[in-house]
Parts: sequence; structure tokens; C-alpha cells
Amino acid sequence: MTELLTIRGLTRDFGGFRAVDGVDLDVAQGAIHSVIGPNGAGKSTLFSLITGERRPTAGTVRFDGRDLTGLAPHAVTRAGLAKAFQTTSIFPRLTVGESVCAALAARNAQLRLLRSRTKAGIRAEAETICGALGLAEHIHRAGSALSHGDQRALEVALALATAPRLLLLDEPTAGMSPFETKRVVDQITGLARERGLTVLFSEHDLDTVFSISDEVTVMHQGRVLAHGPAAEVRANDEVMAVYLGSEP
Ligand SMILES: Nc1ncnc2c1ncn2[C@@H]1O[C@H](COP(=O)(O)OP(=O)(O)OP(=O)(O)O)[C@@H](O)[C@H]1O
Repeated sequence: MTELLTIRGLTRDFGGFRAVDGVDLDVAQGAIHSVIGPNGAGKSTLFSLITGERRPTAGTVRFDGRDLTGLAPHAVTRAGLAKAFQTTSIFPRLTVGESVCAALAARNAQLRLLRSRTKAGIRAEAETICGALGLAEHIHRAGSALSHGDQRALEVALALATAPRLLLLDEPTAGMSPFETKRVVDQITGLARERGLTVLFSEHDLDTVFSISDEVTVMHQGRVLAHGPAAEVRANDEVMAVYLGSEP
């Protein structure tokens, strides 16, 4: 299988504390790959090293054969990697449709596609993205008026508007009810399969992880404790001991 993202020896120190410690990670093209681990394992820090929000102390990040190590976030996005939930990225006063159109227009301007795309074309693409995330009925509502689950779906829509090849989702279901969790997870999985998107996500809910992941990487104290196909990781006693020992 072709690897889209290849991480080697990725390390990040905060003062004398090593939050991410020599992580190797391969994400295959088209895979849904999750990173799990107890609180403080280093998942969010790892993601921020991939997106360029933080610079690694050591190690490399390669994406589709290109070295992205230490690049600024906008350069990483331009390379085809988008992360949802890194900030509250929705525009509260714009409607859902306007927000997605703004994100699409920004991407087109960046790629100098503006002249080849009509406003109607952008609106049609925004409608497709909103429809895929269950937001069609909210297209004329302000982002701030949406439920928590719909706001998260909008954040995924904004990330998708950058036309990524790899979508990074940091705890996509945090704070959601079981009903909302199922809806968002089904939509993300459906989108990924339909568009051939590669997804790397961190998640606390193990039922979600094992139901949708092709591959699972388990982190503990900044290191990779285990990785492999979801069924294999689930059957790993050491992994379960870490969870039972440190998770409520
Ligand atoms: N800016 C920082 N300065 C100092 N220490 C930090 C900083 N950011 C994170 N850490 C520490 O690094 C470790 C890893 O944190 P990180 O947020 O990456 O873990 P996590 O696996 O994402 O946790 P959670 O599941 O709770 O979100 C933690 O011990 C945290 O306290």
C-alpha cells in the first residue's frame, strides 16, 4: 500500500519535558487511521507538529514524498493537508453557505483559479459539501446558531473546502451526544470512502475508533506503544492495560 504520510523520529520537547518522543507513523493512502492514547499521551502535540502549528525538536514529516518538516501551517495546507478543530474556525456571523463559499474562494485565490470559477460554480460546490455533511437545511443559518454537532460538521466542511488529500481531525466527537457522534462519524467515513480521502484522527471513544478505523496507532507517554490493523490492536493486552490503568 502507498504511504501518503511518513513520520520518522518525531520529537517535541517543552522545556525539559518530552511530549512527543521519537514517533514513527505511516498513514496509507485512502486509509482511515486513528491515533489513540490516554490523556497527555501526546496526540494533540503530534498533530500540531504535522500541521506546522509547532516545530519539532527532531524528526521528519513527509507527505506524498515531500518534506514538510517545520513548514508554516499555510504551506502545509497548500500541500494538501487540512485539519479541522485546530481553532474555532467557523465565522459566527456568516451563514453556513457563505462560510463554505468564503473558504472555497480563498482556496481558489491561493491556487489562482479565481478566473476559471464562476460564483455560481463556487455556490454549487458549497452546496455539495454542505449536503455531504448534513448541513443542507442549515445553509442560510448563521454559524453561531447551529448546534454543537452541526458546528463541528461545519468545521469539517471548511476543512474539506481546501480540497485536502489528508484530513486531520483532532477529537471529532468531543462533547457530542451519542446520536451526534454516530451521525458525524458516519458522514466522515462516507465522505472519506466516496472521495478517496485519507483521514488521520485522534479520538477518545474506543467504540468509534474500532468501528471505523483501518489502522490504529496507540500512544503512551509520548511514544508509540502499538500500531496495526484495528482488530489486532484491540486484541493487544498491553494496550488494554494502558486504558484500564489510566482511563476512567
Ligand atoms: N505548550 C506546552 N507546554 C508544556 N507542556 C505541554 C504543552 N503542550 C502540551 N504539553 C504537555 O505535553 C503532554 C502531551 O500533551 P497533549 O495535549 O499532546 O496530549 P494528548 O494526548 O493530546 O492529551 P488529551 O487526550 O488530554 O488531549 C502533556 O503532558 C501536556 O501537559
